[in-house]
Amino acid sequence: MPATPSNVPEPSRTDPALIRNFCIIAHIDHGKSTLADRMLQLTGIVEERQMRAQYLDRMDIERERGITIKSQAVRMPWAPSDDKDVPHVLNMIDTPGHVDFTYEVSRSLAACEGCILLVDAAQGIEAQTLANLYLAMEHDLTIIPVLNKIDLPAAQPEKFAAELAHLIGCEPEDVLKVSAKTGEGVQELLDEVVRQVPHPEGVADAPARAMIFDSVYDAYRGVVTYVKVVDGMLSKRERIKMMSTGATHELLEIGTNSPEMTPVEGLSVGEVGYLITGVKDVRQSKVGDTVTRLSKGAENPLPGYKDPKPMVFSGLYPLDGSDYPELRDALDKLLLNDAALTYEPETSAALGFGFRVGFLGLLHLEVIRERLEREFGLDLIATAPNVVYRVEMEDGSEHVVTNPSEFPTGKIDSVHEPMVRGTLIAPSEFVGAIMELCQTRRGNLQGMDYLSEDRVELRYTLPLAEIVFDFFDALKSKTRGYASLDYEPTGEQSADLVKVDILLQGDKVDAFSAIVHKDKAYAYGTRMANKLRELIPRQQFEVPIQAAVGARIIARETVRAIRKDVLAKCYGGDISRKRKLLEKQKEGKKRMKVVGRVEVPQEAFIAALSTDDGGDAKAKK
Ligand SMILES: Nc1nc2c(ncn2[C@@H]2O[C@H](COP(=O)(O)OP(=O)(O)OP(=O)(O)O)[C@@H](O)[C@H]2O)c(=O)[nH]1
Repeated sequence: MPATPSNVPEPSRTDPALIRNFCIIAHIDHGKSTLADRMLQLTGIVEERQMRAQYLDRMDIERERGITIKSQAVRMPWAPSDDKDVPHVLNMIDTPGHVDFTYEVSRSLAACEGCILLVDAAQGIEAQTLANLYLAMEHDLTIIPVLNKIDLPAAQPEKFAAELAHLIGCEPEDVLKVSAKTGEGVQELLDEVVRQVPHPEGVADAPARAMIFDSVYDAYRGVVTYVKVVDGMLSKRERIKMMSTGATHELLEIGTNSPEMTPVEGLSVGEVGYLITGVKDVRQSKVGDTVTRLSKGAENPLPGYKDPKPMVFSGLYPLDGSDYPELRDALDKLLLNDAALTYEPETSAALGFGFRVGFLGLLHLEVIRERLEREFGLDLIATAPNVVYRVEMEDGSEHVVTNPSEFPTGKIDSVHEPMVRGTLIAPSEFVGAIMELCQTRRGNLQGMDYLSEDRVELRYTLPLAEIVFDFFDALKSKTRGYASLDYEPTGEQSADLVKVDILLQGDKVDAFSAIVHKDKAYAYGTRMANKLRELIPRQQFEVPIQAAVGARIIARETVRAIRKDVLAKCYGGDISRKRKLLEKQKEGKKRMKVVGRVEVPQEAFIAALSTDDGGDAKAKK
């Protein structure tokens, strides 16, 4: 149960002039969730004894990894210190922090008039601070610069206040200094939100238009849609229309979060809250879409809707083939809550039945995989992630390739790969290492700026394929964790890309096919062949392992023949013991995949697939 607000009564109808919609943007771990917790406490909507760390991060994975994946909106009453009699309504929108979820961040920002730019006073500006700041500037938000963690002994508030002031063009003394941990300065920060953030402006008597900035699936209530009412008003029980699809629904419930769901009669101009319509799938209620009334609805949607587009694909296969139906059901369930996830069935000669799954990025992939394994108890093999290629053929036809094994054969005119614009920030001593890394990843330096005397921002264009796999790990190890990276898609380029196949005894193992740059084909081929030679147990016959580009063999290894006699050690006559050993061997065989005549243990696939692609970082796990 929410506590009664401590310092103010809730206004009965909210005058837009008293509303402040804001969000907190920050680099990962700079303390956004902790600051949100303090605000919930200070405004009195969560009592001390109910407080648990990161109140707003509800998913288990979020809590464990300490990251925010889905955003939430909370309504808090606040009377500023210099105007105790005027209760304001603060709507705080917690945004996801990771690059993969940039579109959600952008939608959350579009629902706000101002933002708190939170920077760790011991770390300074990082790549995502910048990426989020640019997004906030694109949305014309008022920006309140804040340094957090001033209680830390390592904090350098003066240095980083200057850096922050320089970046956004204000005075260093305008940078607020807080500790989300101790609560120091947070009250003043709330006052500043009321003072600096403009109130929402909309047309109260216009046809209703509300922007969806989040949509989450709840097992009991169906989809809960978070909106900001930009114009007009939405009321309980009326029929509403989703403007991108034309789908209509009845508004079963409308309310605000403070921080638990609290039903209200309606939401008026400028307000932020949730809608429940009974739909069961978040794709019927998409982030960025506009909600209007069915009768006398708005003509034009609010700007800025776009469908999330998967950037990275991976094949997911159950370790045990009989788990296939469970995997499908689990993906169906996750899809209810994730409009960005796509999948279709796929079969692999090596791995059996599975799915080709599309993700926004690598973190998205990891989160989904972990949820499948943890929440649904599935053991999975994931193929190496790949990006989407566009192949133009000489006859003018075009192929979109999301699975390397489907790369077209025949006369190829050109191959196009997705590109990203990357921003890297690091202490200047690591500039050389970063440049070297980006060079090996086919990066192009676009510019470089000093943020302060010893911290540098580097801007690169890079092929997405070169960073999806292990770039973060490589960057971390080369800069001892001091560099940060953010990237956004920026079109495509044509490149000299080829498909490398791996063959066992002359049979292609589709799961190991990869599309790589021509100059890296040889390295990829020899590395995989080598690795497989170590991983594949000897069989009763010789097993050649080859890497090929088209018909040309570029690498070859051989697993020598042997007959593994499990009874060899078992001299003496205990027949039951012998039988046990043979049974055990049979068990082991069940976990073998047969490619042609060759038996490959599952572990070999997993080990081979979990390697890095560039050769300069360790395997992920
Ligand atoms: N000493 C100190 N630690 C803090 C402060 N604020 C946050 N932390 C710690 O910093 C870590 C990261 O804080 P979070 O609030 O999870 O960071 P976040 O920005 O929400 O992280 P994401 O959700 O991953 O974006 C946690 O261990 C917090 O306890 C602070 O003011 N002082």
